[in-house]
Amino acid sequence: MSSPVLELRGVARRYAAGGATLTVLKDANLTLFPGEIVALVAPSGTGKSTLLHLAGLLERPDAGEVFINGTPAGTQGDEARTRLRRDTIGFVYQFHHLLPEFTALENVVLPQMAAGASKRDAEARARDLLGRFGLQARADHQPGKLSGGEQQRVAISRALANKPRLLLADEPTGNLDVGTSGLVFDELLAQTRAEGLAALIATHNPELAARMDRVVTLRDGAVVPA
Ligand SMILES: Nc1ncnc2c1ncn2[C@@H]1O[C@H](COP(=O)(O)OP(=O)(O)OP(=O)(O)O)[C@@H](O)[C@H]1O
Repeated sequence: MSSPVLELRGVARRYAAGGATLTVLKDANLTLFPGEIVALVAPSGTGKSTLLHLAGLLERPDAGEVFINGTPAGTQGDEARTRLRRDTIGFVYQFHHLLPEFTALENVVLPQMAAGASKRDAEARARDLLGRFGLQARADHQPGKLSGGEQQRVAISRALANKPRLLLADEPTGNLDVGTSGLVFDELLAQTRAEGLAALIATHNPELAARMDRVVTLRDGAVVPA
């Protein structure tokens, strides 16, 4: 059996909240194998974003360990963590966070060049990805000239650009109307499967969650089956 892409082992995260301590995650355990797409569905404020930030090495846990492809991230310095994140993990957020002054193509090219790809290879990969999302004719448009659904498709293309092994998405279609949300979500799942990625996707929408391989929730600071 192949080894996990992501493993959270006994992860805890606490925040200082006005003199008190808010324990968001207490003993969170989760394992994702290659190709596994997992939905995270839990009430607002229970720690979905916190869990995704920890899994994406954007924050460090107060206890426990996050393993990315078997590497214990807690033992890594900041530079090594940044490299691990850049080379292994793609992020999609509720709002696209595209660079407004660059075109759709450039938004997908830039992270690849930052990771060392040549301009030629990066552009070829970007055009391929944008094409898979039906955006061939939109590649030279800036985000402000694209619809919300198109912007989110560009953001997903950017997340896939560096061929990550793990996709983390926080309400990736939460900002779209119901019809567009379903379409973009289907495309996200199709391309995630086509690339063979593991994915952890937070959503409030049970219909979207049902399209994934497995659904988990958060209860008392732990990850449990939904
Ligand atoms: N940096 C922080 N400092 C203090 N408290 C925080 C911080 N980040 C999150 N929290 C608190 O931790 C709890 C969990 O937040 P989180 O954003 O992870 O929840 P969530 O499940 O993603 O919520 P939503 O569905 O509303 O986005 C909330 O009560 C929040 O106020």
